[in-house]
Amino acid sequence: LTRENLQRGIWRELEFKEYNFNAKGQPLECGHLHPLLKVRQQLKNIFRQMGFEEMPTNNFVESSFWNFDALFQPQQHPARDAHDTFFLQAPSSTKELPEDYVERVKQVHENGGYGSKGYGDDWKREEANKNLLRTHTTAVSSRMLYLLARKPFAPKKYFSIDRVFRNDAVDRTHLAEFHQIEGLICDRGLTLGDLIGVLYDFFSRLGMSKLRFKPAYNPYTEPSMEIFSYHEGFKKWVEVGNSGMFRPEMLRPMGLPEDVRVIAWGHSLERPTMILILYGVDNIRDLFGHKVDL
Ligand SMILES: COC[C@@H]1[C@H](c2ccc(C#Cc3ccccc3)cc2)[C@@H]2CN(C(=O)Nc3ccc(OC4CC4)cc3)C[C@@H](O)[C@@H](O)CN12
Repeated sequence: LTRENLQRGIWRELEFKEYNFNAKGQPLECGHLHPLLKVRQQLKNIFRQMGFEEMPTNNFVESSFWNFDALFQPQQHPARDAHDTFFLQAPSSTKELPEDYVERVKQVHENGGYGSKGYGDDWKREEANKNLLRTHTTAVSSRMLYLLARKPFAPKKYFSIDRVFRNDAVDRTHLAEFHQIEGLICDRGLTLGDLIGVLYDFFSRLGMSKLRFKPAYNPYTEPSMEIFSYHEGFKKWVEVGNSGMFRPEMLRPMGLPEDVRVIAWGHSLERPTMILILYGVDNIRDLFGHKVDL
């Protein structure tokens, strides 16, 4: 069947086999889950085995209110600057916020309360209205805890794994976005010991049973701890995440009962993926770029 013969219409004399519509397609002999999605599935399984429910993270756009103010993060905090945060031009501001709750957040920022002195700054509503690309999935945690506070109290374990956006300088090891993992437990009378215990349980399921904790600072947790794990492969301690207890200035304005505590921790997906699966990839762009052969 040459091109010339075909053009001359020789195919009219040929006999073609009947189409067999029941034929199976050719088996695909290759195909890989993207490494990040593979590790994401592993982490989801671990959280589910530990009784955690997944939070709805299907909104990359968030208001500064839920991303910062509800977390008692001061409006002058450098992380809220356009150097670190992607603000939206359109729609530049959010319309609907729960007004009574916003009022309590304004109060706790300006005058404190619940034993706190507050920041004594004049808190601006237009600042809280600014839309942005969420800088952490802790914004989703604040939304979920607020919803929890509006029902008769029941303990909850939540987790989130999704993309977050930072206006960082992009280089070999930093992208403007990464996947954040966050776990939280909300219950009466939880202590730092419970947080340490759940971190041992969680990280041991990732093969990291030797942990160390270092005091740290987050605007929305007190106390806070950086988490380190001894990596047998590298024969050294690696930072594997951050954690803490959400502050009363965050939880009480939501309306959670006074004896309710929330312990939480977070880490990224890219770092464990680089270490767990690819064990040597040193350029994060290999994960987001072309397919990587496992
Ligand atoms: C802007 O960068 C932040 C990101 C990211 C991170 C850090 C903190 C949180 C958090 C939090 C938090 C704290 C309190 C309450 C709620 C959430 C989330 C992500 C990782 C957190 N880190 C990180 O993931 N490291 C890591 C995690 C797992 C791991 O597993 C391997 C199998 C052995 C290895 C390494 C630590 C560093 O990579 C750090 O340099 C980079 N961090």
